[in-house]
Amino acid sequence: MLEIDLQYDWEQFHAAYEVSISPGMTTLLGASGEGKSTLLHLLGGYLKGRGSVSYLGEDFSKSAPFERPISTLFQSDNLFPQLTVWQNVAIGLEPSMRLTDEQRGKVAWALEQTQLIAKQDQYPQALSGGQAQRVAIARALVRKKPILLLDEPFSALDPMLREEMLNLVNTVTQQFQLTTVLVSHLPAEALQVGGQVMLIAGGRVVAHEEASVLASDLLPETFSRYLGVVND
Ligand SMILES: Nc1ncnc2c1ncn2[C@@H]1O[C@H](COP(=O)(O)OP(=O)(O)OP(=O)(O)O)[C@@H](O)[C@H]1O
Repeated sequence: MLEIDLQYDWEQFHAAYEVSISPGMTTLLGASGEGKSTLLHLLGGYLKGRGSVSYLGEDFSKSAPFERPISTLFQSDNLFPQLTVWQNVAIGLEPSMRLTDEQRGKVAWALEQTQLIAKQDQYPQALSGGQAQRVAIARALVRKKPILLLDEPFSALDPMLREEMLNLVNTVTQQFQLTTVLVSHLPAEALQVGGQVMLIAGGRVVAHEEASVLASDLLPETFSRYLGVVND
């Protein structure tokens, strides 16, 4: 369980998140400027907040980003342009990229999982947006961190590719029992990946439900207001 009790004060925005997130997929929905990225940056350690955050009972609120049990995928700029696909994955295991045979095996495995073997000697410039994000997923896989944070990493991709990427994330989440938190502004994405859905408003978690409620007639009022639906 990922237990969050974190606060952060921007000049004109005061966020306070209190929630427990179970393993599997959780989609964070919320209108623009309501505090989704602030939460992800607090979790990743890129913003220094107050409070506590723990995974399996171990508090990591004082740890540096690289020491946290977390891999983060951003919207873009996840890759080093001067490194090949293979190197971009290998650096997730070992900053020097001098790998043992066993580590090389892990890189090959991650490239296979993400169907990138044929691209391993290419540089990021030669990749499509979807391929580049798959490299970032492969790197997250070799790092074997139990929490995966996704800050709208597929929003620039066309709908079919986005669906493909979400299925890949879903598969690796189930396969490796990850706790995956996906920021999205599309309720349909929450329905596609399943698991849980959380609504963020005014820097708070205002609803936390099974994702399937989004398709049900008994939509909680908080969600129906967000979705602009009248719930009779
Ligand atoms: N660099 C900043 N300086 C000052 N205030 C900020 C800064 N970044 C965010 N904020 C404040 O925090 C609020 C929440 O921002 P955040 O980026 O977390 O929202 P979001 O839900 O991720 O939005 P979006 O969907 O547009 O990315 C903003 O409305 C703004 O008031």
